[in-house]
Amino acid sequence: MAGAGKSTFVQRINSYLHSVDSPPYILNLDPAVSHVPFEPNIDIRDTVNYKEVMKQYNLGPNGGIVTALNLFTTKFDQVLDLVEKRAETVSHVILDTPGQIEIFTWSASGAIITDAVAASFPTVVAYIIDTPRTTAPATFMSNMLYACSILYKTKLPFILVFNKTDVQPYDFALEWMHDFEAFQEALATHRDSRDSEGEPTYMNSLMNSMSLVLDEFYKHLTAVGVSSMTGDGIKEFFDAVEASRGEYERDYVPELERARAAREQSLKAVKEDSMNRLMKDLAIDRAQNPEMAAQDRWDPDQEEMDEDDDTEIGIIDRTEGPWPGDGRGEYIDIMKVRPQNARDGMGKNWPKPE
Ligand SMILES: Nc1nc2c(ncn2[C@@H]2O[C@H](COP(=O)(O)OP(=O)(O)OP(=O)(O)O)[C@@H](O)[C@H]2O)c(=O)[nH]1
Repeated sequence: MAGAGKSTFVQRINSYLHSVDSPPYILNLDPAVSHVPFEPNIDIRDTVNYKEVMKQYNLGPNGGIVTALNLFTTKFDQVLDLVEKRAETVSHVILDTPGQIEIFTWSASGAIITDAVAASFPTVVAYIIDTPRTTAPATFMSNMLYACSILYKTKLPFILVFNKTDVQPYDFALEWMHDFEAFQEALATHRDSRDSEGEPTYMNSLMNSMSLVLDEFYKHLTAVGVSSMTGDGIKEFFDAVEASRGEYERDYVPELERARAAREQSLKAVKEDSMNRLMKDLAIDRAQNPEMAAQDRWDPDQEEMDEDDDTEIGIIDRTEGPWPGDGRGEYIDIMKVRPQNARDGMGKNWPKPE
């Protein structure tokens, strides 16, 4: 939720973890953010120049963020390597995502990043809610539907973080989540709930029915109230994170293993099928054209010529050493890395999007 206080929240949990002598490892995945109130260990902005991406691909702000994220995702194995190197000494890794949640949740790169992280480490999603701006039943419900879509997409342990409780306590939200009738009553009494003839509006009836569906969803998540401004509730947030670790191991890992085994099985079947068909076609081809078949031999010299000479571009761990130029990282200005004779107009390592 844009403006919900996501960056302030990350800063707050960052300082809390520092105060208990357990500094986190932070990744900023928002290429468009102009200022972050914390020092990330890995920052997407060091790797992809969002403004140049917009210019190069002729994109608007949202398209620019998605494309920058896609480019960064092609290097995400390097990011995971850096995080894994720190896994022994760091107890928490924080990923701050772009503010427009649909960009991260519903983009291919968002899913790749989430799946890659969740396959390697116990992972929990924290969904930050602007509590003062969620007191109207319709806004509350649309927020819950968003959260619900993310929960079902990621299938990860999920914490609803009601932020800004210094301005607005979150007990109304807890009540609506636990008492279905209380929410319906709030819906019925809220202004705009009835049309000019005193009948419930279409929107009101729709929300009434949907609140039944959400009742099931509430069972699968934890809610905490925090103030990123004062630090209130942050300890309770970390208690919820700890509890989610157990949930991850109990529910997510077996599901992950099952999905992985099923994927491998179906991939193996597809590979075997294609290989059988290829061998059959090849045998027919060779029988029909013995002269061509005799010339069609593996040439070791050719293989040497074809070897890939792409230079690897490194992801930067800001905390590992001075930057740039120490050999560990390189700022990628996609304008400058364009090869002299590039026909596709893009940098040497970046794939061109569809
Ligand atoms: N009173 C109060 N204000 C808060 C709290 N958390 C954040 N804010 C304020 O809310 C505003 C938005 O905070 P940000 O952290 O920039 O929000 P964001 O979600 O990162 O914003 P985007 O980058 O637009 O997505 C700022 O003015 C913060 O000072 C809080 O707990 N209490």
